[in-house]
Parts: sequence; C-alpha cells; structure tokens
Amino acid sequence: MNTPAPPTSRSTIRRLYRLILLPAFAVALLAGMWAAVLYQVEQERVSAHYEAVLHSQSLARTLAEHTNHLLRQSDHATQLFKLKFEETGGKLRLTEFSRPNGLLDSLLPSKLDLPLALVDADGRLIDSRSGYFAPQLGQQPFFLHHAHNSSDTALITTPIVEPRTKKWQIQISRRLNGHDGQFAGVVVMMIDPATFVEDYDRLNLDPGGSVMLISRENGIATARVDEQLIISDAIDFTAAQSGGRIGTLDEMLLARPFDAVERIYGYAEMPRYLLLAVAGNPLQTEMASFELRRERYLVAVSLASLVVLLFVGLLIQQARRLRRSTLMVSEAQEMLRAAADASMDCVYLLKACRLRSADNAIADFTLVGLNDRGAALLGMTADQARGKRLQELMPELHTHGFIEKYKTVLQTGHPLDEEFEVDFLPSGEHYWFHHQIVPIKEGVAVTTRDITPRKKSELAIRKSQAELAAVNDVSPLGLMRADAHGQCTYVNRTFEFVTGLMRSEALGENWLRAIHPGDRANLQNALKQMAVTRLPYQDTLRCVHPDGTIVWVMFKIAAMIVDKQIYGYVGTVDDITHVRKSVMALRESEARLRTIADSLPAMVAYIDSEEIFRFHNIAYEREFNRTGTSVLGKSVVETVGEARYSYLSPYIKRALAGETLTFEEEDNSDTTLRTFEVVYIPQIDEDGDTVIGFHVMRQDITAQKREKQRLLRLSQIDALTGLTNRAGFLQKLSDSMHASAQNGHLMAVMYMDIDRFKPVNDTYGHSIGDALLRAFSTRLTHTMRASDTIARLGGDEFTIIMERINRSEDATALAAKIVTAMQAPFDLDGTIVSISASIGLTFYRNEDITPAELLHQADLLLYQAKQNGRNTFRAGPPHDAASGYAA
Ligand SMILES: Nc1nc2c(ncn2[C@@H]2O[C@H](COP(=O)(O)OP(=O)(O)OP(=O)(O)O)[C@@H](O)[C@H]2O)c(=O)[nH]1
Repeated sequence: MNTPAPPTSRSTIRRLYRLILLPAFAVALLAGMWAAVLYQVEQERVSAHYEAVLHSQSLARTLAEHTNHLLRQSDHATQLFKLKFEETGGKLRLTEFSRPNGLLDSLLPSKLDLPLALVDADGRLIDSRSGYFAPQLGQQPFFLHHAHNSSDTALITTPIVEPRTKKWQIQISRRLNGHDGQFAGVVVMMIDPATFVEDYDRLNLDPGGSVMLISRENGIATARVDEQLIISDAIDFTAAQSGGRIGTLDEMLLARPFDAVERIYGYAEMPRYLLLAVAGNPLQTEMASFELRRERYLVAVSLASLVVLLFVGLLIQQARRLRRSTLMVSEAQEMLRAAADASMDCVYLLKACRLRSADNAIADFTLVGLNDRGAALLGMTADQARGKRLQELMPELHTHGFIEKYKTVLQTGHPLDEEFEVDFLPSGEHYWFHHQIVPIKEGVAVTTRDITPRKKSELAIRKSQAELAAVNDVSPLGLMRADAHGQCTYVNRTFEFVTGLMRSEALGENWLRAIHPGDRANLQNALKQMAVTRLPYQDTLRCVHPDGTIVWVMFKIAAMIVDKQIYGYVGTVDDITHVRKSVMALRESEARLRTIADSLPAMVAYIDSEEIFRFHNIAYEREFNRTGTSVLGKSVVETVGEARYSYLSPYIKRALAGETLTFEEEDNSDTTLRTFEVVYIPQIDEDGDTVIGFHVMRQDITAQKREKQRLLRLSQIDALTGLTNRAGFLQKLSDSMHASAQNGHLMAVMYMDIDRFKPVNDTYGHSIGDALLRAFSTRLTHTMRASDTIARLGGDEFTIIMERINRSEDATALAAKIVTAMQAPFDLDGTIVSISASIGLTFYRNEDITPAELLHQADLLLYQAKQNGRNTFRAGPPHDAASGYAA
C-alpha cells in the first residue's frame, strides 16, 4: 500500500486552477457576451445616429431647396419689376406690382407679403410697402453698389439686422435703368429668413425638431422649434463627420445648444446666399427605435448573463460536490489503505481471472492489493506480490481448496469466516489463522489474522484445565464452584466423597442437600450475608450421608470478584470428623490441665522460642493483667519492660539453651518489695533436641524469705549480750573484706578478751559473770560507732569490725579508748567488779588473706597483748606508719 505524497506547490496550483477555472470561464463568457452585445449596440447606435444625421441632412437639403427657391423667386420678382419698370418708363409702382394676382403673385405666394421699396436715382425712397424704409437710402451699400455698377444682376446681401425693427433681413436689390440705360434707381426687397423656417412643417420634423438658417458670413441664425421662433446672432457650431454603413456624413454639432433638447443636426450649404440650411430632429425620437433595441439587447444579455451565472453557479456547486465526493473517496481510500497498513491482520484484495469460455469460469485470482503484513506472510514485499496470480504466488492455495472458497464467496455473495491451520508458508512453520472472505466487485477481500498464539494459549488453557480437574479430583479437599446466584456449577470427586452427594445431584441449588438440615438455615443466612459483605465465610458444619452417617466438615467459601462484581463463589469442604474428635480430646485434656494449672497458687506460663507468651494460668493472669492488658501473644520484653527484661534475659537464654534453672527475682513494681522464686523448664521438641520454648513457674516467696532472714538473723545473734555471734561475725567479716577489696578502703578488726574473767565467775558466781559480760558489751557498744560491728565470739571474747576507716591511727586510738573504758569498775546490781581488757588489732585492705587468717592474725596480736601483761592492745601487722602500739 502506498503512502500519501506530501502536498506540493504543483498540487496547490492545481487546486487554485480548479478553484478559479469555472469563475474565470463565467467571467470570460460574460465579458465576451457583454462585449459582443455592447459592440453590436454601439454599431447600431452609430448606424442609428448615421440614419438620423442622414435624415436631418435630407431635411436640411429640403430646407435649402425651399429657401433657394424662394430667394430665386424673389430675385425673379425684382427682375420682373425692373423689366416692367423700365418698360413703363419708370412709372411702375409697387402697388401695381404687388396687387393681388398681379406680377408679384405670379412669382411669390401672396401670403408672404414681403417688404418692398423703390428708391430713385438720388437715393430717395419713392415707394414702399409692407415694411418700413428710411426716406433716404442713398448711402446704403446696396444703393451705392447699384449706382456705380451697371450690372443687371441682383445684389443679395447676407442677412443683416434691420436697425429699426431689429429683424434679420435678407436684402435683394436690383438696379433700375432709365430708357437711356441711365441709373434710375433701385428696387429692394427685404426677406425675413424666418419666412423660410416658418414653413418647416412640410419638412416632416418630429415634435421638438428644429430648422435653422445660419448666415455663413456673420453667424446670425434664425431657428424654429415647434411654434417657437428663435433668432440668434451667435450660433456656435462645428461640423463633424458621422460614420455610417455607406460612408460618412457631415453632422452639425452645436457648441451651445439653444434649448435643453438634444438633437441630431444635418445641414446643407447655400453657397450663393452664404447661408447654411440646418435641420435637426430630437435625439430621443431619432434614436428611439435604437434605444428600444438597445434595451432589448441589454435585457437579453442580462438575462443571458443571469442564465450563465446560474449555470456556472450550478456547475461550481456540482464541481464542489464532485470534488468533495472525490476527496471523500480519496480520503476513504487513504483511510482504507491506512487501516489496512495499520491492521493487525493481513489484508489481500483479489480479482477474479476468468476464462474466455462460454461459461466465463474463474480460473484463478490476481492479487491486486495487499498490506505489508500480508506481503510479509507471503515472504516478499508488497510490490513484488502485487499483480501476480495466486497460482504463481502460492500454488498450495489451489491444492488446499482456498481458491474454491474464494470462488464460492464471489459467486454466492455470502462472506466466509473460519479458522484453519497451514503448514505451507515460506517460513516452514505451522500457523493457525482466522480468515474472513468478503465478496467485492469481481473479486474478494481476504483478511487473515495469525491466531497461533491464541490457539497455543487455548491449548495450554485446556491442558491446565485438565490438569486442574485432575488435581481437583485428587485434592484432599472437597471443591465446589457456584455462579453469582449460588447455583453450583462444579464439584470435584472429593466433594462427592465427603458430602455423599454425587456431582449430578450437587449441580444447581441441590448442593445444599448435602448439609445437615439443622445447619442448612445458618449456612443460607451466612451466604446471604456474604453477598453483601463479600468477606470469606468459614464454619464447621455437618453433612449427612445417604446412610445417615454424620460427617463434620470445615466449610470455607470465598467470593470471586472482578471489577467489584461477584461473578461466582468457590468453596472447600474438609472432612474434619477425625480432627474434630482429636481436637475434642485435646480440648478436654487442655481443659483438665488448665484446671490444674489454675488451681495452683504459683504462676505458670509457657513462652515459645520467640519469647512470646503462649499460655498462662489464672494466677499468672492475676499478676500480669493488673493493668488490664493481656500478655498472650506478646513478647516477654513487651510484657515486663526493658529494665526487667535485661535482668531476665540471661535466664531466658539459658532456658532456651536447654537448661532447667531456678532463680530469685525481686519485684518492686508493687508498693512492696516482693521476692519470687522462678523456675524455667525448657520444652524440648518431639525430635528430642530442639528447644521450642520453656515453662515458667513463678512463686511468691516473700514470706518464706522474710522468715528465713529472721531465722538467719537469730542464728547470728548472741543470746546473752544481743551482739552478733560468731556465725554472724564471720559472715560480716567476709562481706566487709569483700567490700574493702572492691572499694580499697582500709578496715580494722579487733579481737579482745576480758582479763581474768574466770576469777569473777569463780568469786561471784556465773550470774554475776553473765551480768558482767552484758555490762561489758553495753559499755563497748557505747564506745564504738554505730556502723561498727561488735560481736561476741563466745566466753569473754569480743570482736569488732571497723569499716571504711581513714587512718589506722583512728583504730588504734579507739583500741586504747576501749582499754581505758574497761578499766572503770562495773556495778553489777550492787556488786562492784573491776576488770580490764586486752585487744589485738589488725588491718585489712585488699590483701590476699582469708577471713579466718585475718581473725587469726588479730588473735595472735591479742595473745601478744596478754603476754605483755594484759590491759593493753597490740596492733599489727604494721600496715602503715602506725605500727607497734602499747597501751
Ligand atoms: N559466767 C560465765 N562464765 C563463762 C561463760 N562462758 C565461759 N565462762 C568462763 O569464763 C572463763 C574464761 O576464762 P579464761 O579466759 O580462760 O581465763 P581468764 O580467767 O579470763 O584468764 P585470762 O584470760 O588469761 O586473763 C572460764 O572460767 C569459763 O568457764 C559464760 O557464758 N558465763
């Protein structure tokens, strides 16, 4: 298929040409018509004008002849008068001459009554008639002419204005001779030129027509228009040549017309009298028939122009329509071509090739058009394929019956639409095609679409459907599918097995029969609810088999939603009868265990390997849900907080490592400090190796702890004096040494013994001995700091622990103070007893010795003090400058 050529200047010119062709033709035609008509009109006008001039000229000639005649007759009249005058010897007079039916009447019409005058040889007027003459005319030019000229010819003057009457007159005069031929006078006749023009009626002038006599000499003119006589002394005219069919004529043109009527004038020269006879008919009447013809011509040409314009307009409209149709056809072709090119299909246009036989049978088809996609399928370019026969292009189309299909479509006129598989294409591959054959004029249009991918995917879908059906059938779950109205459309074999309902029975709405009547209403309500909420449904229901067996199933249904519309449901049915029994048994077991656990005073919990609480008893709940929060599902750190978790974490790690352990935990989260004994017991998985969590047993032992401490304290107190006894002392000594070793402070230990206590016992008895021991301890307590630990090891032996002493001298000074204090007598209920005390004093600061060794060291120093005479102290070993003391 071709691509449209871009617009060029040639196409623009062509478009312009198309645009102006008809209007230009119309203008040219109209111009031609009008030019021809106007030319014809002008010709006719010229011709009519010529005719008018000819007519006027003819009239002018008639006027000239008439005037000439009258003038000649007048001349003859003077000649006759002369003759008779001279015959009568000068006696003839004008009355005689002009009497009716007289001489004058024989020459001139009597109605003219021309002025006549008879002048004698002296120039005196001797007779006159019909006009006024001056009495003396001797100086008149005519008189002088005749007086001095013996010629017998008449003198005819050019028209002159008679001074008295102001009338224009032609003067005809003749010399009169006496019997001897002498000058005897002059006869003169005056003729008013108006006389000639007044007679114009005979000239057949049109109304408004004019006749004129103009003097060639002085331009004086007399004219007559209808009944009006016009005399002018300045007619300004020019002669013009007027052309006609048979030659040219002289036309008179008045420079200053004497009225508003335009006329066509003709003229005739009267050379003898220097006169010009002029006749003119009104232009309007002369040209009337021409004007009529001209109007007809113009009307005709106007009508013709209208017809032409109408015709051309129709032609333009038709041309436009034609162009528009052509454009639409060409656009449609372009669109068709573009659609074919852009089509996903292969497009072929085939023309039938018919045999030149009687039946005109179709032998083959010629490929007359195709798109690039179609050409590619044939393994060539569109240009290569176009114009070729199918037999030549692809013989397989014949052998595989395609040509027959094309023929059938063309002959029946019914389109054909089908899918087929081919293996004879140039690429050598198998294809699936869908083609559509549509009849066109003397051929067919074939669109072919490659549907191989669709076919393959359909096959794949069928396979996967088969696979899915097989999988469904072997699925341990019963499966069902329903349409949007809840009508069952599919169940698998497991469904049949679990519910006891065959597939044929289950389809439609009968699948609900599988459900126990007692559960059916609940299920139906749930399904109705589900259509609204669209949330998946899950419940445990009972199915009743035909034999009455009850099967417990887990029924799950979910809606299939596409574009927010439910188009169906899928459901699974799981036989949980056995599971349910196990679960019930498990629940019973769990319930028993829970009852036991809840009846225990101790807190019991189970924490999994992710340190998440999975179980706890009521005691635990009471303890940990004080804030109203639940610990189940929560991690230990979330539950106890970061601080306590950092304390518990090492124990948790050990438990999860498989160690069973017991530890005490002090809890001050409440108002009182409480002590718990916590036991962690790891839970080993079934593999016997992996720790999957640990059990917690937590017991409040605050009361026991207090009792124990009380007992401990009691065990460390000397019953006689209330001081710390030996056990307490040794514990304290150990603790103090540990603290001193930690913080580096100096500490001191005194070992003292009452000197010669035995004699007191012996002398005053044991009770006084006991009293002395109590008094001694009281005095000792008063002597020492409250922070010092004073203990009675037994008998009369006392020890003192002094912690955090700044200098050893402080301790030695105190030892000396004690020795001194004990020298004062004791009043024991009236019994005055005097004793003394010896002290061994030793120091400790992070040395590597045990408490027993330190005590022994003090004992040795006590021994030295005893040895040194008692009532004194010994300090050592020398720890610093204060070494070697003596009381
Ligand atoms: N009253 C009384 N006497 C006791 C008690 N325990 C021990 N004794 C006596 O205290 C005496 C201790 O004597 P010793 O320290 O051995 O001797 P001493 O007489 O003090 O002599 P020196 O210590 O060497 O000065 C013994 O006679 C014991 O019987 C007691 O709880 N009460």
